[in-house]
Amino acid sequence: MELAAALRAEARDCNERRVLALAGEPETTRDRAEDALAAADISPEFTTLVGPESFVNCERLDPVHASELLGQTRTAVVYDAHESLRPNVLGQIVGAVDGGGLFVLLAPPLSAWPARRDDFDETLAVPPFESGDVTGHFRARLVETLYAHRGVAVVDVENDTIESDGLTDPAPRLPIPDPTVPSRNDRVFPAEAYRACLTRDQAETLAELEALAEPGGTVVVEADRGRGKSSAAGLAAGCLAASGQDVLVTAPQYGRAGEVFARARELLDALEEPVEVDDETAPRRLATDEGRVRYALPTDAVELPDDPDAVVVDEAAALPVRLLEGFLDAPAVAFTTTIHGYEGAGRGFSVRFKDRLAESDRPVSEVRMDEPIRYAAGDPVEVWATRALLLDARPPVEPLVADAHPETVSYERLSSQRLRSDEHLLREVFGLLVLAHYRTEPDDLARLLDGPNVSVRALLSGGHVVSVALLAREGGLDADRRADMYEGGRIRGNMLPDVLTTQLRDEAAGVETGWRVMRIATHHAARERGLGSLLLERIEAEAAGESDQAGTERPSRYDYLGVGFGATPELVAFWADNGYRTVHVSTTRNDRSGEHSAIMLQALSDSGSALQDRHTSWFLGRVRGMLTDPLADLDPDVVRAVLSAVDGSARLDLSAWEWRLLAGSPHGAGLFDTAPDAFRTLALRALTDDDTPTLTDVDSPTAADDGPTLEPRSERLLVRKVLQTHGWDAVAEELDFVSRRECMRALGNATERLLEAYGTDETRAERERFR
Ligand SMILES: CC(=O)SCCNC(=O)CCNC(=O)[C@H](O)C(C)(C)COP(=O)(O)OP(=O)(O)OC[C@H]1O[C@@H](n2cnc3c(N)ncnc32)[C@H](O)[C@@H]1OP(=O)(O)O
Ligand SMILES: Nc1ncnc2c1ncn2[C@@H]1O[C@H](COP(=O)(O)OP(=O)(O)OP(=O)(O)O)[C@@H](O)[C@H]1O
Repeated sequence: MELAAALRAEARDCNERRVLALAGEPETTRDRAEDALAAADISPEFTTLVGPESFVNCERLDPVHASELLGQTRTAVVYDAHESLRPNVLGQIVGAVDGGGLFVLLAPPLSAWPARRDDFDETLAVPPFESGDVTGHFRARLVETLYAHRGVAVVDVENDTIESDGLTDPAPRLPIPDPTVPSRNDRVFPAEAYRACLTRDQAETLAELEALAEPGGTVVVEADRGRGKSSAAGLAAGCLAASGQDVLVTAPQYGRAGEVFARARELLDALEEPVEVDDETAPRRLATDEGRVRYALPTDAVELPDDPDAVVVDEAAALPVRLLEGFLDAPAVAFTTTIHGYEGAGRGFSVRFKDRLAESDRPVSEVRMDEPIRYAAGDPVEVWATRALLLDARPPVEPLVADAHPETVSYERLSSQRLRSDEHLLREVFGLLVLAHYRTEPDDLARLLDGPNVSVRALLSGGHVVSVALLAREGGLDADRRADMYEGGRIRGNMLPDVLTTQLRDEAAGVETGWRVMRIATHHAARERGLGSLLLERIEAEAAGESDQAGTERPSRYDYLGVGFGATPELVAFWADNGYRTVHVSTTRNDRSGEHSAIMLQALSDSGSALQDRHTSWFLGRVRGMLTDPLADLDPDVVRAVLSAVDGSARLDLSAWEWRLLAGSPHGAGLFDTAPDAFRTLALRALTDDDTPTLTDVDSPTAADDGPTLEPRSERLLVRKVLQTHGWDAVAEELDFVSRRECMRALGNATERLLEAYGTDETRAERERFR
């Protein structure tokens, strides 16, 4: 394996990495990989094999645990991709290879690879589809990149041919200057912290992070992977703790914040600060005499427990904007984020969150770290992985779509063949999805290109993508599958039938075929002009079978359209405006976004309507119980929005006595406590009634046709006090009533309005007695 030795020598000379792709039968590639590692003089101690079985005497990780390599540094990583090539795994492990090291990929013969169906393809074969329905576009693209990229060697081990030698013959590099300690007089952090920096970028970032020492300091650090941003944040946290400050660190998973704690600990040791640690191997709490560094999950951290002096939000791009906003209440805060991470975080963070930051009155300093820590800038393996996984995909630049309007755009069905053959279009589609959603990953690229249940629809303006939707076909399941699901079995890729069947106990929910809008996004430069709604309208027409050119109606292709998403008042209103109706709200919060999911349906056929109707009536029957318990803390504006988007109203089945009680209540809201159920019935009716104000605008009431018109605050009062049963004092404070008494009076007034709208003749007569 002279080639392996030559690749390694070149990699070491220029502190870059090289890829060695060995293609052939599994056993042959495994033997050759072992030879290659030996020839390249890489010790098993510094090698990790990611694959299903051991064949070299080194650390092995099963692909499902590949994320353990994030943040680690290895001289060689071998990915045995014979059983499965998972795009996420590829993205997670390439970054762990050190400068001077090799990434070794073991694959079937490359010409046959795209047509083979592997274990990952099985996951794309969502019932009722089978693995034969999955296509191989993602891998065909990957193979092309292997041949096309510098620094990637390809060897056909069966024929012993070097198809591409991967040598780049690089020019000698200039030495990179070492980081220095700023000589400013007003330097806040100790020199030891600067001496611990590995690059100039890191030292400059640390200097910006000094802003955290003062209340109001807000710093955003953006970097590609492996630039040492978590470490910079850790050094800053250590400095702050040493000076007696309380630093709260958060990240989507603790593992991601490990480097923050490692650097903070090392620094505190270097400063000879006595440190108490809760756990030596995975510390979540470092305490100095007066300061500390502690970890909390994002949804807990956002409550700012124990009033920290400063917060570090690591991997901020992997969190939703609504959650990030909450951290702006901290005295000082740093957000660090990966630009081209394996999670495809993309530039989404900047676009979505920086606008919000700009609106806040905090002065924000932004830093960008370019210099890689582990290898030289411009490393060809990073370039290859970025391209292969489309980590740098972005939507069209603003001027290209800024003029797009519903009248000027065209609706397009973007087949996977078309996306595969038009790289520009693929980049725009994927870039827009990544930008709009904090959880789009390389696996999604494969799903979009090869999943038989997945379709892409878009609005194009001058050939550029301005609005895009990712759709999944669901349901249409046979009786066995439905029974399996009903008994608790998981059927992949059928999210709506799954929830309706397993959680809502409807064995027939998987009979109908639905089209779920998995994702929808409009370019940020063209939002709020009706494009998203137009895209949904066209999708609906297509799903409903569209009449043909002769005007003959065709039967509906789908029984319903559906969506499940993290509910915010604005998004629920968007879906409701487009004809989708609430049938469920999840009882638990998403652990990353802190949001409850709403499930909304739009029936297209008779059987789709039957499905929607029964779930609507079950929802109306059970939502009261949910609101007093699992949904008791759901944001009242979300409650208002989801209730107003139900296709029907709660029943007003009150007894004559209950009506009398309600009729007496406006003058003594204390009566509420004697028979809360009667109030609940009335409130639920008002909030679900078609005639009550539509809640598209969450802040201003809209005139109603017949029903009562309530101020948003009165509706929030009905939600918080009556439906969610919060205490009077808490409700009065939350809704800004000057006193508990005024809050009670407001409930009395609201009840009076509802009685005027819904009361019987007797109720009105009873009311008159008090006038
Ligand atoms: C399954 C899912 O994908 S759910 C997640 C939906 N996607 C996202 O959140 C990605 C980021 N957001 C977007 O890309 C867009 O805001 C979309 C797709 C939600 C809406 O696209 P647009 O082209 O702006 O839609 P359109 O102009 O037809 O309707 C906008 C309406 O949605 C509502 N709306 C939805 N989200 C918001 C929001 N975050 N802020 C304000 N209004 C919003 C408004 O009520 C607006 O109403 P208006 O027409 O009275 O102004
Ligand atoms: N100042 C430092 N001292 C010691 N090690 C460092 C330092 N800075 C970075 N490293 C090492 O370099 C690697 C990358 O650093 P870090 O995890 O901080 O970067 P990152 O930009 O957050 O990377 P990733 O996106 O991979 O998580 C880690 O293995 C870390 O241990």
